[in-house]
Amino acid sequence: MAKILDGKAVSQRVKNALKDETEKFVEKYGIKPGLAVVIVGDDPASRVYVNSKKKACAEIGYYSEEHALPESTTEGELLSLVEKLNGDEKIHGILVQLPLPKHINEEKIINAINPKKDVDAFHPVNVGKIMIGNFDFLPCTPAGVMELINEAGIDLTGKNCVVVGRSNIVGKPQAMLLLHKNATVTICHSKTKNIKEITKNADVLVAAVGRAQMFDGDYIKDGAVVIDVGMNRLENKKLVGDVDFESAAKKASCITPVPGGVGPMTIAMLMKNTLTAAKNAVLGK
Ligand SMILES: Nc1nc(=O)c2c([nH]1)NC[C@@H]1CN(c3ccc(C(=O)N[C@@H](CCC(=O)O)C(=O)O)cc3)C=[N+]21
Repeated sequence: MAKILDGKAVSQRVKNALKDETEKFVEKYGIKPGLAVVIVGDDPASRVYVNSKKKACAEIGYYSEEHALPESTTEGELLSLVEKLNGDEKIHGILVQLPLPKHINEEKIINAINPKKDVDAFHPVNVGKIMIGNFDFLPCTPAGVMELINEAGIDLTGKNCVVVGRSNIVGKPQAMLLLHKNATVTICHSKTKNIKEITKNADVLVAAVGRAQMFDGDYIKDGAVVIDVGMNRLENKKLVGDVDFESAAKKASCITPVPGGVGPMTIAMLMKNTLTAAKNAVLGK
């Protein structure tokens, strides 16, 4: 039976360490790291994530602000808020919860965030820095995955890593982070032929497609590390990943559960980026 990579436990350790560091930061500089979370509309799932971000800020000792705007907010209004937060000294990190309503151009909003406050690492400047390998922030979900792999004591050098999914938020940056650790990386997506033949050779599989329980044991190599980034709500309200946990766990050496795997790590990495942003701000970096 596979070892479970417990994202809840690892994220708690990360947050505890950040709490200690934050105490020292506050003592030294007399200010708290500050995060602004912006949410437009009232998607219940988004609501849940925003609440966990606020809770994590309180737990670690950050200042946090929530800006909950109505669905009818215009692009111009949202841009004005971003500009205001860019210029606000109390705020070191800005997170605009995605997805945004259809009438707002997401790219425009992301481009308006000061890259130094872009704790999601979605701004093109930060995306470019990640590709070069010289970065301030890592994107939260891929960074959380790397932290779990690291925690499991896995050396990625020369390993066959397969990322399924090519989103700008997860798949593409994930592949880059694995590459930085000297893995041989394959990216699969909806147009890939014979996905199963490819994943069956993966020493490490990262599933990020958004299809409930697609990857059963038949997709998994014996002894593989299986990381499930999926978050799918079934009709019975149960939250499941992209991996069929039961059957995949029979083949894997290590596997992340959903919930309690990558999700909590995403939030811990957001908190890490917020402290980094605050440190850079006080150092004038
Ligand atoms: N600008 C932006 N940045 C994001 O980082 C961002 C975003 N927009 N939009 C939505 C997604 C999703 N996301 C999650 C964070 C934590 C959990 C999490 O903690 N999940 C719990 C379960 C939560 C539940 O029960 O619903 C777990 O997996 O154990 C999940 C999903 C961040 N996102």
